[in-house]
Amino acid sequence: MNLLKRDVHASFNLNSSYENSCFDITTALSEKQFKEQHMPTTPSSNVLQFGKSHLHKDKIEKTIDSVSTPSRGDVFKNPFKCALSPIGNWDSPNQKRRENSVESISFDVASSYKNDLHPSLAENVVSLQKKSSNNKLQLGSPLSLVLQNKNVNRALKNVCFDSNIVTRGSRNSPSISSQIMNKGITLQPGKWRKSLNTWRRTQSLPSGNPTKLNGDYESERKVSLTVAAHRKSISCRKHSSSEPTKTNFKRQLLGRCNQSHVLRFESAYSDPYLECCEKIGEGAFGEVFLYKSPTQKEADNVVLKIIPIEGLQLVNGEIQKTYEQILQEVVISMELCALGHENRGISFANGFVNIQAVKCVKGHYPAHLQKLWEEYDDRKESENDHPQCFMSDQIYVVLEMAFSGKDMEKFIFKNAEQSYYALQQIVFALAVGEMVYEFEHRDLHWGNILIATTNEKYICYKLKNQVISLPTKGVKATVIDYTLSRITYGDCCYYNDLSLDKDLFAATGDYQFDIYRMMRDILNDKWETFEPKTNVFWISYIISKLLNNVKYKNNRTKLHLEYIKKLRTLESTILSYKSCMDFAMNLIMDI
Ligand SMILES: Nc1ncnc2c1ncn2[C@@H]1O[C@H](COP(=O)(O)OP(=O)(O)OP(=O)(O)O)[C@@H](O)[C@H]1O
Repeated sequence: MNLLKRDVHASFNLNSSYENSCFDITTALSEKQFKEQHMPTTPSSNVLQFGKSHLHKDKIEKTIDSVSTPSRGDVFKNPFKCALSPIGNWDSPNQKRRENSVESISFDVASSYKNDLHPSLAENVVSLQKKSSNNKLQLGSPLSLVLQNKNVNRALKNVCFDSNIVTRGSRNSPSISSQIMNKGITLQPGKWRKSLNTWRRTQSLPSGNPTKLNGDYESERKVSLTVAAHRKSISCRKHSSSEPTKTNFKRQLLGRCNQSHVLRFESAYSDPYLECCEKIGEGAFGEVFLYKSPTQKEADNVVLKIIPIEGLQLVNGEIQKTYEQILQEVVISMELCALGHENRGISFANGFVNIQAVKCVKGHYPAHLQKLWEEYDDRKESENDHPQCFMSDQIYVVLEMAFSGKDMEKFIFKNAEQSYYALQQIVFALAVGEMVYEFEHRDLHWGNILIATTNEKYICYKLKNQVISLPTKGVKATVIDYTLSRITYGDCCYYNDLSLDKDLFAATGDYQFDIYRMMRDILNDKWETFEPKTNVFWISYIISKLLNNVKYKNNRTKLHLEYIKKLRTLESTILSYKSCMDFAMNLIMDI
């Protein structure tokens, strides 16, 4: 089936699952044949529109809860950036678009809006058809909006629209292109939380009552937000001295920060310091800035991940983390980082991000960081809320880290030999984490693995007193983002209880989303449990990314093909291992 699947046009292979495919794989159609059979010449209400193509939506209904097979990225010459979705970044050969060019977005007849025209939308509309005189979008009519390309994402995230709409994402805004399905949630691979929030923001309005959000969804969402607010992240043995109270969590956090009280933002970070920063990334929970040291030494640069906590206001569609929930991330980050110290006993590994300091601060978001946020938004279209939304009593935790390179998703490997050794680095790091802390990452998608080039020839690990010297082949891999991770530390288990996070388990669109279901099944939905097989699941996902999706500079050399073959062998055996430790022991024999 995998072989046959390679011949299915990526663009129409809406879900990577064979069983979810709406096509008869055995009679895979050419694109031309498909268009003739499935695309009407005139759009109708039953047609999902994007760009100039139309697909019948009944052709793309699908089921969930199945295991996907990752599709081969090299089948077509990347007609869509995301191999799994037709709604991704498509650069048609005949339709050259420039950044900031005018882009047309069509909505189907069932479209309806909750709000008045949002100011940011109104600002950017070049032409709007079917707009009523009171400046409200007319409900139940076909709409055609023409927006400045770069503002599409920002504008659309402020409106609620119908579940039957599919919007075409602009070049730089893949996640707005998440598909909205009746029976499942198709998310963009990688940073799922942002993609999921985009989906939530676009939840359906019932056609009979277009002024009100879908009641069922709204109440479900309220429940899930309440759950998130009370989500357990730390579970201690009965006799533990650390009684789980909010005051205690705050005290423990301040202890980790080496602070006796919460500092004012401006006293922890002066204006001249912030003026040396630039925004380099964002997650659902935090904005990420890089402080570039005036010494011009790379080692003096600092990455600042700023996470608002304890406030009542939703940020990027999420409830802010509590002291307890951020403590989970802080403890895990600091303990894993400490595994990198070579003199620390029988095990060490430095594949975990280097945490240099943690600070707890309070106040308005500094004006200069707001400016940097806006510059980033102009350049890359932020999916996050503008930080001007924070009040003067907002509390933040700032993680100060070493700069660790580019997301694997964006990194260009020299060849598969290099990616094969990067994979081994991740396996050894996870194996040491399992050994020392019963660590499971639980969200190791390719946005959470950073890759940097290095001049070091070897990288050392110590596993069960055995020193392993692994060739780097010029790259260093670092694991980040422990939001969903789990460790046992002291008398307590630090984890993230996902048992009520229904939306995540309904997601499809990439092998990544099967992994969450596979984890839930093996853990029996008991997220405190230590089950290192979850790390093996993520390694299996990474292997599939290395084979099918990452970019290679030299992909025709003998060396590349030799290592692709090795990766394929791993792909077929990886799920037989019990843990990364088990897998690492096997790899040691080959080193
Ligand atoms: N140490 C680092 N070095 C370089 N870039 C980093 C570093 N830490 C974070 N980043 C960048 O910032 C982005 C967001 O960081 P991170 O994944 O930690 O945020 P998050 O809010 O936890 O994300 P999520 O939405 O997955 O919960 C990363 O994808 C990466 O591009």
